[in-house]
Amino acid sequence: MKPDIKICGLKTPEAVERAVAQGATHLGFIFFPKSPRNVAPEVAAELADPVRGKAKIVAVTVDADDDELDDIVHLLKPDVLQMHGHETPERILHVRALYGLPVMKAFSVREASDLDRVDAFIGVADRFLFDAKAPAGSELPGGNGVSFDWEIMASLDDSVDYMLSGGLNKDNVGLALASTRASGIDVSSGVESAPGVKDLHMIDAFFDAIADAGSPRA
Ligand SMILES: O=C(O)c1ccccc1N[C@@H]1O[C@H](COP(=O)(O)O)[C@@H](O)[C@H]1O
Repeated sequence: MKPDIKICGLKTPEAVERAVAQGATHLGFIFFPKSPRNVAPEVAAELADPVRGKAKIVAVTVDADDDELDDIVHLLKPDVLQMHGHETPERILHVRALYGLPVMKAFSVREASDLDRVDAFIGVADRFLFDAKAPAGSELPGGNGVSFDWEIMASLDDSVDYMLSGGLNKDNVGLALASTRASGIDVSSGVESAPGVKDLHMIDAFFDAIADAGSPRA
């Protein structure tokens, strides 16, 4: 089965076009002011509009309140809300009911016990995303370009549909797909030449690596 491929932290039309041309199934826009990938909802909408329907538009938020989500949802009109903070199951149920949009809940993983929190979100979140825990001193909950031990994912309940992220790049994405049952992968720093600067050749190389690993493009 082809994995979903999410290119996250897009800020330019060129990178959006290249991701879609290469077969990205999901395009992520970051709404977190401390991130070098942060964009205003109006800017994200301009970037997303030309490719709407070709890939799912994902709004990445971190502990956003209703006012912030209202702006993002009304201006960007995302297909999916990614919640990458400390959102509770109750908060996710509230957001799903408010907007009628699927929610992908992100979890930070360093050790097996980090998966203990997942159970409370089964039947609540529409999809799960497992990312590495932020390194000490980082102000970002994601987008740090660090991986975690993927063997931990073997202990996850089989019913949980998830995307894998954290430090993926052209050199390790094949192994990531082969060694987990992730139905999708998510990359940000691994296709950047500098924080927040997507590199079109690195996007190409990432998709080439997925194809070489035996997972054809979407
Ligand atoms: O990318 C960011 O800056 C970011 C900021 C706040 C929350 C999430 C963010 N990105 C997410 O981080 C992972 C992967 O990042 P990387 O490939 O290790 O750089 C991915 O889930 C992004 O959606």
